[in-house]
Amino acid sequence: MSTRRNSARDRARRELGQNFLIDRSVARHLVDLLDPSPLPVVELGAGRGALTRELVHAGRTVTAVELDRHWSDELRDSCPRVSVIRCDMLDFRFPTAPYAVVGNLPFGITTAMTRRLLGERSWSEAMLLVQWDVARKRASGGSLLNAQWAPWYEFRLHGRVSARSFRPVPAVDGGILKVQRRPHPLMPLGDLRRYQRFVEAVFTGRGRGLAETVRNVTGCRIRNLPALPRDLTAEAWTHLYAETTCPKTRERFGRP
Ligand SMILES: C[S@@+](CC[C@H](N)C(=O)[O-])C[C@H]1O[C@@H](n2cnc3c(N)ncnc32)[C@H](O)[C@@H]1O
Repeated sequence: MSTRRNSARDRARRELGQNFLIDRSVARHLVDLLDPSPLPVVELGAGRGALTRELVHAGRTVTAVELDRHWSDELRDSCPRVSVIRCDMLDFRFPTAPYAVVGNLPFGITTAMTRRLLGERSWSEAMLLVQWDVARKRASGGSLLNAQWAPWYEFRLHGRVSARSFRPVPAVDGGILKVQRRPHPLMPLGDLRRYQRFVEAVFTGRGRGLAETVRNVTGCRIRNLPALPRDLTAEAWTHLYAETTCPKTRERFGRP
């Protein structure tokens, strides 16, 4: 390969977060964690196909999304049964029929892609390989993003993946995060936007402790609240939303 092509590859590697999985047992484990089902899989950022091949091996029908032409072309050649779509995963038009999602996400767009995914309606579960800290934070449930989606999704951590399982070796370990759509959501989807504005207002509102913040934001006095928004479980957020129906809340959040 010429020096110029080498440096173009190096640039793609950096800019597209190309830390390829080289440990086959991790790829197999991640695919095994999917619920046994015949659902097709959308793979985000397929790269050299480490996960793609395990998915095909497990009998799944795979649509592989990959932005880098070099790797999308390679994958088309090496996995003819896979439908390879060369595009930015942030712009990918997800199927309307049910499917599952798998992805070793590029570090730079993990949060943007997670946000995008959570807004999609037709997938049942997503197995994501992300930075260890991100996986841990999502699974512990204490962030604004989690709280905004907790009535509709469950987030679970399924182990740590050593940085040595990737090439080039990244600065930090990875973590396997499973996001599952709740079969029985804690809140109707019609409340999504109002609820999310409410959660953001509570997370960013002023007050010494959660009870005071809730009073400032909603005008309602709620008893027995924990100290901080991050201490609320999905069920507790749902109750809090249901309980705060004072006139100020109705006005501010357009509550019926
Ligand atoms: C961490 S690598 C994972 C590759 C492969 N799935 C694996 O596990 O070895 C991330 C992959 O996402 C691709 N990628 C980066 N940004 C992308 C984007 N915006 N849209 C689609 N693919 C992207 C990269 O080219 C790279 O192949």
